[in-house]
Amino acid sequence: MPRYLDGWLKRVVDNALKRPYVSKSREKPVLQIIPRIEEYKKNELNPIIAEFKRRSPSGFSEDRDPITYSKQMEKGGALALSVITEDSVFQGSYTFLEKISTSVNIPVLMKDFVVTERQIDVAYNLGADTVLLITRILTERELSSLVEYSRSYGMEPLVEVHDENDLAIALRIGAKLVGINSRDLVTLEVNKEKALKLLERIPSNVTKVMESGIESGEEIRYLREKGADAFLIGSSLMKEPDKIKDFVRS
Ligand SMILES: O=P(O)(O)OC[C@@H](O)[C@@H](O)c1c[nH]c2ccccc12
Repeated sequence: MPRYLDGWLKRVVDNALKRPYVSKSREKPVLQIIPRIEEYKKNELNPIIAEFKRRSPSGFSEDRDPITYSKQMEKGGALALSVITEDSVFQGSYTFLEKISTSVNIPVLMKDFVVTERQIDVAYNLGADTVLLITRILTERELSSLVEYSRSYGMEPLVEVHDENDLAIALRIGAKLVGINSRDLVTLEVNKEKALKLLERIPSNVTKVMESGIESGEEIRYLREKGADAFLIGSSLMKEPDKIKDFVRS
């Protein structure tokens, strides 16, 4: 059972525990995100993970065709795509994941509130190359075992942290790809200073992804100087997909 939760997080996690299994046989290899990030950095390109998201509890709303958007991100130089599949609050779906993973040749991350191995099976079956694991909603043992389970598919999960406590857990269980979410999942507020402090505390052998509220090339450059390796951007790209080119090359 996940950590004690209440409010919207509890509803989302209760929903996640009931998500159905999707049986389908995967027809492509698992693409690796970390080596790809290193390659981008060598070529002086910003590793951007572009997110397909239609709704969020903070009030965001934008409808776009998933395939057109994903192809535009790939063409614009995105390192990977993140696809929200949570269907109660974020109005995502497994269908989006399946459609997107068959239309692009870059890695695809399934973004959901993963609390069961079954959800990871579904991610793999539908063509995802990795999954997000949110430290805030899991116990340390659950997180550790879901990381191992993802790795059994060759997928290195993105382990999301929000505060010092989450970070200590993520490092203890040996996460290699850590996402620092500047948005608090309970209050929904973005706190970039807090995120920056966390960034500075992560050892250099861990790949660091900055998440939420990123809106400009200037900010990306700044975070890069502070040690960020990659950037996960949803809202600002869903609103203005053309920005991908500047984000990758700023
Ligand atoms: O749209 P933004 O502010 O660029 O944020 C993207 C991403 O960080 C955000 O969607 C997110 C980060 N962690 C999550 C966990 C669940 C759902 C959503 C998220």
